[in-house]
Amino acid sequence: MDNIDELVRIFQNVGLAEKKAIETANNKKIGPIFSTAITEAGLQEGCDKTTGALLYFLAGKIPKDSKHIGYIAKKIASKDLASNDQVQAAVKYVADVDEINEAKFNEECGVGVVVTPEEIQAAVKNLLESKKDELVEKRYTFVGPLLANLRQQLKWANALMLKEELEKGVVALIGPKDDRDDPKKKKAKAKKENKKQAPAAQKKQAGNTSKACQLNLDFIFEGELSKLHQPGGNKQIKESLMEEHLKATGKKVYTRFPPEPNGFLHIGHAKAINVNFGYAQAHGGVTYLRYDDTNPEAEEEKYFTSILETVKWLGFKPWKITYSSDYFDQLYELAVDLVKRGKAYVCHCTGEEIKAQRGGEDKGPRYDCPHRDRPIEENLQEFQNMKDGKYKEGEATLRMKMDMQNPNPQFWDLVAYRVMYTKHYRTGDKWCIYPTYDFTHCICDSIENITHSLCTTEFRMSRDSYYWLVDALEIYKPVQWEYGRLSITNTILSKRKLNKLVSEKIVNDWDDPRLFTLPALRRRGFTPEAINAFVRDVGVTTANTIINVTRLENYVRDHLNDIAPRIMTIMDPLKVVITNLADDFVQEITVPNKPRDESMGSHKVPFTKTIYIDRSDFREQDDPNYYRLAPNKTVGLLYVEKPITCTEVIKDGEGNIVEIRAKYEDQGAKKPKTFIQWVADSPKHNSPVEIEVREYSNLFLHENPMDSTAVPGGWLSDINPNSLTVIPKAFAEVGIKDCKVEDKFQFVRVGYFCVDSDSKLDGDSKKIVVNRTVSLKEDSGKN
Ligand SMILES: Nc1ncnc2c1ncn2[C@@H]1O[C@H](COP(=O)(O)OP(=O)(O)OP(=O)(O)O)[C@@H](O)[C@H]1O
Ligand SMILES: NC(=O)CC[C@H](N)C(=O)O
Repeated sequence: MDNIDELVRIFQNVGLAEKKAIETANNKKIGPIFSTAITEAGLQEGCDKTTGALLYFLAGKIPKDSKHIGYIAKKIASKDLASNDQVQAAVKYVADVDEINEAKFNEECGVGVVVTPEEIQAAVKNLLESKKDELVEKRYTFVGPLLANLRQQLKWANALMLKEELEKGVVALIGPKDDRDDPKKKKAKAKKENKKQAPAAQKKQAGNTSKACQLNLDFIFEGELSKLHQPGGNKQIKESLMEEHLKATGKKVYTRFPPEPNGFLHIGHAKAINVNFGYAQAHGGVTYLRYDDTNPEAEEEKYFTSILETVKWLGFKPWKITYSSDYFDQLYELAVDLVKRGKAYVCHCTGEEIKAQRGGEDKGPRYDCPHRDRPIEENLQEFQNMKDGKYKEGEATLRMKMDMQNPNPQFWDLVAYRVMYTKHYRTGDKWCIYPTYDFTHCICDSIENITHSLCTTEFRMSRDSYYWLVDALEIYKPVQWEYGRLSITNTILSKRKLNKLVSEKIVNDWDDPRLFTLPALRRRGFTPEAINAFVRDVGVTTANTIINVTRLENYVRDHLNDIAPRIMTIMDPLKVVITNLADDFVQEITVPNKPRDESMGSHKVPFTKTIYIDRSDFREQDDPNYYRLAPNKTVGLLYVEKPITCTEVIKDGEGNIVEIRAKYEDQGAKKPKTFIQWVADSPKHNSPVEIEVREYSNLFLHENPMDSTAVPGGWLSDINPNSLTVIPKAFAEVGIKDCKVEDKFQFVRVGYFCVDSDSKLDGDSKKIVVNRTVSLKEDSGKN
């Protein structure tokens, strides 16, 4: 007890508040280290708060059995180490050495390096000058990357001073923060403006400047992702490895996006792409696109092509495009090296036997493979035999001598090479042995000098084997960090399952718009901006996230609201003859491409005696709350000067309404309560344009088709039989006639649509097919 009281007293002397001092004195981990540090620094009777805080920081960072605690504590007391960054560097330095070399220590920790306020000012000025345009465009979202850049340039500068100077410069250039810099306010404003929009687009509208889906890199500077190491901060088995690495990279961040070319990319990959490219971009680094092509059985050319096209479509440009297979020779040499080091052996167990050796909770204890202790020479010969085709598939594998005692199920004697007589898309028949993911991935990362190997959490358990292998080979060791997979409700994303949907013809192909592959979303009309903004806003944490599909739809709806020209279409046509107009009456009507935004322009449509309206906009039984067309009722036609009033309903022999007769209220009538869309029936003016409309709903009935409680029959039993509705003959106004594939429109009062690649847009037998991207959230024109 006395001892604790004494510790509390000392801790308070160096600046800890009483509560914190008591807490620390009782903390078995930090308490003793903190006490040692204070004693070694000779500061039991007190010091200034900054020194105390640095000692406390040291206590939280250094292992308790380090013999260098005193050395660093003294350096803190003498003010040689004056910032957390310096203490952190010191902890890192001493972790790697037995004896401290003072000169080297000082160099590594920036001892004596004084960064003057003038130097800081100059660096900020230069940076702002060179990045001015980007800053003006991205505003305050760009401050994070700028600060990261400065901190890399002036590693030992006072961080606070750096930040303050930068902020001063930013305000001088772009002014203080305003609504544009507050995402919540920006969204709220956009919402308010949408609400204000009149039910019919008839009203005069002011300019709309809101831009949905503006991208920023904030997500990189939030949460765990913001805490990853800086280049040079990852410990190596040999110091020279880091020196070579930094020389090769120029201290830049290197990341990679490594898809297996066994299918099309999906929305989950959009997250991976944004994380990897975004992380590098935010830190001034570069990103590889690396095809992870070690499984020739599943790989096809169309996948390679589609992956690159998709990455580019999303707006990312790989620094270099590589293939794991580029390194097959090197990988093989390293495998031989591993055997020579006594760390790999050739095994002849069957797959089943190998699995059994791993053991596991319900599978019994782990046990060694009988081939584990073969002599090195024999292993070398056998590996050569594998390579020379002397074994059939399944008869031999090369296994790494990892750890048969470790409880980690992904860290044991993993297979490095297997025999496979499959022609490789790139290397042809050259190899009959192929390296596994566990052998390949970390080595390729190492060869490419990747600083941050970012992947999803199912690889968390593979970290041990990743680090083991590069250390065993004494090659540069990147850092692996994992984030949660992204999933979307009412769909599945795994490429293997997508493949099944395609091969069983449940969907038409990988780009069937009901899927959430990126080519499918593209075809359906989703924009890269909306997809990128969505995955960034979802954020990057270690938790797997299942996001409701409606959230993704809201992003695309917002974006299309900004960019899609409006045209009028009729899904279920009902003919209206306006009896008081002449047979040859025609008036050119101007339709704004986007109400309230003149910059989007307008187009012209003919208004004639016969028009079509949507059957759903007419009701024979009127009621006082109904404002569209009904017998003797008046309704406005969008963009037409005067409204029409229904005067007669014509039916066929079976009582179906086939035509409406109406009167054009050119002599002035009461103002209509609502306006409906219409399309002229005038072959002379090429109106209407016939279109095929495809509407989609969820492909799976349940939110999580993989949930065996909700879906006991398995995910394939959960297919929604009504996921596709085709309207073979809808009518559009002439504004659509020159469309191209992928053009996007808002069909006024209906939804957002995109021209599909099944359309035939040239030649005589022209056919326009459109996909409904999303419906309009609110059918604000109705009622
Ligand atoms: N749903 C997802 N969310 C986030 N990242 C993902 C998702 N799926 C794959 N990734 C990441 O994308 C990168 C490329 O993955 P790869 O194409 O090899 O996918 P995969 O894991 O085999 O995908 P799938 O299981 O869907 O077939 C990897 O780093 C992987 O971790
Ligand atoms: N580490 C990773 O990113 C894994 C990528 C690898 N292509 C896979 O199998 O998913």
